[in-house]
Amino acid sequence: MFGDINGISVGTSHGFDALIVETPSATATVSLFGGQVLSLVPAGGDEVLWVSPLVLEPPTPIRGGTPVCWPYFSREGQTGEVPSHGYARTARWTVTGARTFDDGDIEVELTPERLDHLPMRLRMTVRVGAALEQGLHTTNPGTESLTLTEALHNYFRVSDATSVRVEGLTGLTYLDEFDDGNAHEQTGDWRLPVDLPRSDRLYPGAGGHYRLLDPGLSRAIEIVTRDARTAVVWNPGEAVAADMADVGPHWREFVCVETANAGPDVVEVAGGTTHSMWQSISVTALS
Ligand SMILES: O=P(O)(O)OC[C@H]1O[C@H](O)[C@H](O)[C@@H](O)[C@@H]1O
Repeated sequence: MFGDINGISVGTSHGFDALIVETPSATATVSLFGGQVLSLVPAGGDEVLWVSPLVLEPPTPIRGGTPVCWPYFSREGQTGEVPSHGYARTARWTVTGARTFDDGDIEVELTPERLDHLPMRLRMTVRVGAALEQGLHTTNPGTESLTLTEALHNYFRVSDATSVRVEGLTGLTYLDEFDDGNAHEQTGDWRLPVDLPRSDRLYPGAGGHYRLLDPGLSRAIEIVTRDARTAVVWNPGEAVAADMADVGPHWREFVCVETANAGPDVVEVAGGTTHSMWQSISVTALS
């Protein structure tokens, strides 16, 4: 189906079966387990995403890349024993479409295996070009409205989580999971706290334009979102990471800046409609 498009192939990425998409502007890989982007390398540049070197076997979700949290974030709105962040990140995905653009970009479409116990359907588009553009498209095929929370849980590779900052959050109120979900105001750019370096902050009503500035790698990662009302910035810090088999001593190597609708930002998807959440990721050099 996509065999006639130059630039798309099937291979492996971090040991997982993956779709490899190469364009003049960038190369990206998408794991068929979990449907997450595992690698993004702009032409002439370095890897943007972090994936744990401590790979656990499926069905444990992959720790890294851009995990797809769907149809709920964390265990929000759920009752009983349910997996953290929903079912999409442990599903098998297949490629359901591909197309090229005049500028050389390639877009692929992937769909998770049928999750028949869920009332909604999911599709994801990934366009590889000067920016990586990702869309999560949720369709409600029924007649009644349904609610949804979701995230693209981006793990960005950084020189050292304690020396980077995130612009675009200043002045927002965040809910701090490391403080029982209490509300605080973000003063200045996001940085890991010096006294206890860890962060699990959910910013409702966020503006949808963030920059992760990393002087150590001389680069800024720019994240622009649409129809994603929430930002989440997560790094577990040393003590929590020590109890996570796939993070451990590697906690300084990434910061998650997540594109989400979560917490109070619940999405209502009317019957017979599709809701799409988008993000674009691009990199610029810092002089
Ligand atoms: O360990 P996971 O289920 O992948 O979740 C990893 C993290 O995801 C989000 O950032 C949540 O806000 C955190 O509370 C959670 O710890």
